[in-house]
Amino acid sequence: MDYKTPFGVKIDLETGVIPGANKLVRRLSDMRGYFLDEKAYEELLKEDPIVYEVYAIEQEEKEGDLNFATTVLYPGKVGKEFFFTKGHYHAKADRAEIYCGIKGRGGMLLQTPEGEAKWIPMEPGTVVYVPPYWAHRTVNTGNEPFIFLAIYPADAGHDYGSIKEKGFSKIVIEEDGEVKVVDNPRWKL
Ligand SMILES: O=P(O)(O)OC[C@H]1O[C@](O)(CO)[C@@H](O)[C@@H]1O
Ligand SMILES: [Fe+2]
Repeated sequence: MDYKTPFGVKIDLETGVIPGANKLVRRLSDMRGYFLDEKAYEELLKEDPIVYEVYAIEQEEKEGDLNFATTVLYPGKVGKEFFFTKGHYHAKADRAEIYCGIKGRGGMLLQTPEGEAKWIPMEPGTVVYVPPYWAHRTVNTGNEPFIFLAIYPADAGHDYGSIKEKGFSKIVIEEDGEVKVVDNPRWKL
């Protein structure tokens, strides 16, 4: 038997950095069409801020193995809508995932293919179970970076398509100084 070598890494709990991980940067320009307020999007695009960074330790796409990644989701808004990750179903749709809040505040929007949505607030120490078949997107509702760890099957993959096209049935906005999870006016099944 050809065994893989076990290892440990230390996540920097202040910055979310995982030493030796692959770093992925997503700027606002990588997220055209994702936010509701197109005028506010074009305006903020002049600065093209980083929306989030991912530090991933990934294995070969094989059944039984696990990947893990931290995400640093920066604070900000496009119009009323808080910064979020793109969000996805898993390419192998029946694969589940675990998230754990490390720093900052926010939450996760989850959704079934039929459009049933759920919002789960997250803070440091919150563990979120993403069941098979649920799309998932994290949202920073605070004013500091929202940092969390995700652990997911190595063969889960990402299916961004339908979320990119249609978004989630709910959006997370700031209104009258409050965080509100409201119906997405552009949502259609
Ligand atoms: O892949 P998205 O939707 O851009 O969100 C990034 C986060 O989700 C993951 O893809 C895991 O679900 C991680 O790599 C990262 O934590
Ligand atoms: Fe995922």
